[in-house]
Amino acid sequence: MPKDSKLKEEALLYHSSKPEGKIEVIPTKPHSTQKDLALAYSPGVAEPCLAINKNPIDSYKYTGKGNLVAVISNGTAVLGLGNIGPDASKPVMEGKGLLFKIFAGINVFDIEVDEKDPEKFIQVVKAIAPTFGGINLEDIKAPEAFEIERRLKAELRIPVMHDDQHGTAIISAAALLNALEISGKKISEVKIVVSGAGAAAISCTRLYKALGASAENILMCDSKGVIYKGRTDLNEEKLEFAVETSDRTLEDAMKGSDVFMGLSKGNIVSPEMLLSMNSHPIVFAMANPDPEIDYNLAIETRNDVIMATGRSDYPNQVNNVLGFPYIFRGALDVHATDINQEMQLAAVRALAELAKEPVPEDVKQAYNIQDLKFGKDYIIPKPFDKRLITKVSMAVAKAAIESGVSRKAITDWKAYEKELEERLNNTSKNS
Ligand SMILES: NC(=O)C1=CN([C@@H]2O[C@H](COP(=O)(O)OP(=O)(O)OC[C@H]3O[C@@H](n4cnc5c(N)ncnc54)[C@H](OP(=O)(O)O)[C@@H]3O)[C@@H](O)[C@H]2O)C=CC1
Ligand SMILES: CC(=O)C(=O)O
Ligand SMILES: [Mg+2]
Repeated sequence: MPKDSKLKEEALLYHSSKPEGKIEVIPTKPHSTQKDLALAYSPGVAEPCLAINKNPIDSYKYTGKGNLVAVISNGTAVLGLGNIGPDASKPVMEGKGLLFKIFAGINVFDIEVDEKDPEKFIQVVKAIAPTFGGINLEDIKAPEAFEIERRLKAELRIPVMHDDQHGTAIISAAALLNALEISGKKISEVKIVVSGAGAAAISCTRLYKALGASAENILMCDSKGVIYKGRTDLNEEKLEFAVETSDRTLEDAMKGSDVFMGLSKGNIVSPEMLLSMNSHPIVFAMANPDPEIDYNLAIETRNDVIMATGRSDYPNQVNNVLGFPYIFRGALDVHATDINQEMQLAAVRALAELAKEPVPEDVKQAYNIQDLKFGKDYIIPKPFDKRLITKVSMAVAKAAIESGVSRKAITDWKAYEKELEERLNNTSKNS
């Protein structure tokens, strides 16, 4: 049986083994005696209700709200599978829940909403927001995703982040900075081709520009080809990236480029297109589950490529799993009202720097790799690196405090670091 068919079969078995799915709810307080029930439920439960009624911020003290994130989708852009609907999106949302928990000790309710209309979707999320300490929007297609996130950020006082936009932007930017360093190229000079002009691609490209990429060196393509000045079918976000060019296809755009950022669809880049790029090309084929070009095909086609995909089964996994658990951890711990650009840039720097530090033995063991160090095949930390929680979450919490969006101070950073380590240890013990 081919490797991929075997994996597909195993994935169905993994999900259907008892208990079905990937997450469950576990009580956190004693519940085995009459006294316990009198505290947990009626009559005792009335006391925290009344306290919160008097002082709403006490919901962080008496309930699990402060460590509970909603992963919410309407199923309109599920991975690279497209608009497969809310029911079919649930395995991904449960998966995000699993990752939030194992990597950052954050509880998740996954919520799949049968609503495509942006205004109605916004009203649904606003109505359920009191339950949560934060909202992670997931797999909602562009352009609706932009307005949905903008409105929810403006109208709610808890951190809201569309993971496909900003999680992806943070991780890919950190990996890009490191790949550029390895290839000896400057971000302000490289020619960048972005395949995709959706939620992930637009937001990632905005961040690359904030980090120094030059607008005239960027060519973005959607399903119809290059986004050029004069195209009449462009929405507001795509128009932001329209340039004067005679290139019309992805194939045209890739000629002589230094960087390819794939946030579109699997298997749309051919070996010939890869060969038309400049020396030491950087290729992040991030579409899931199938990258824009297969990892093995790319490295067989040219050995100077710095190659990354969104998948766990190849080197250089550029995937937002490296971001959302730690970004929300830092934001929740200071009761942040937002996840702003300062917090995002702090996460980029922390991730990029961590990749340059020696890799711990347990990470090497988890991936069965003896020799793992900063270089072409290791441009970004591995998801099983236990230092991510301290490095990234602390950087994010600090940036939240310094940029004025926190509502809770951290004064003893050493104690906070220890608390983060303990959270991770407790989560692994329970796994
Ligand atoms: N590795 C990672 O961490 C992440 C990867 N992704 C991946 O990025 C992809 C896009 O996700 P997202 O932005 O949320 O989805 P959206 O639906 O918002 O955007 C999809 C974009 O892909 C474009 N597209 C479709 N087919 C092609 C094609 N043949 N050539 C060029 N562009 C094409 C669409 O073009 P048009 O506008 O014309 O419809 C659209 O602009 C998915 O594959 C997803 O798995 C997303 C987030 C994180
Ligand atoms: C990784 C992810 O969020 C996606 O592919 O949509
Ligand atoms: Mg996603």
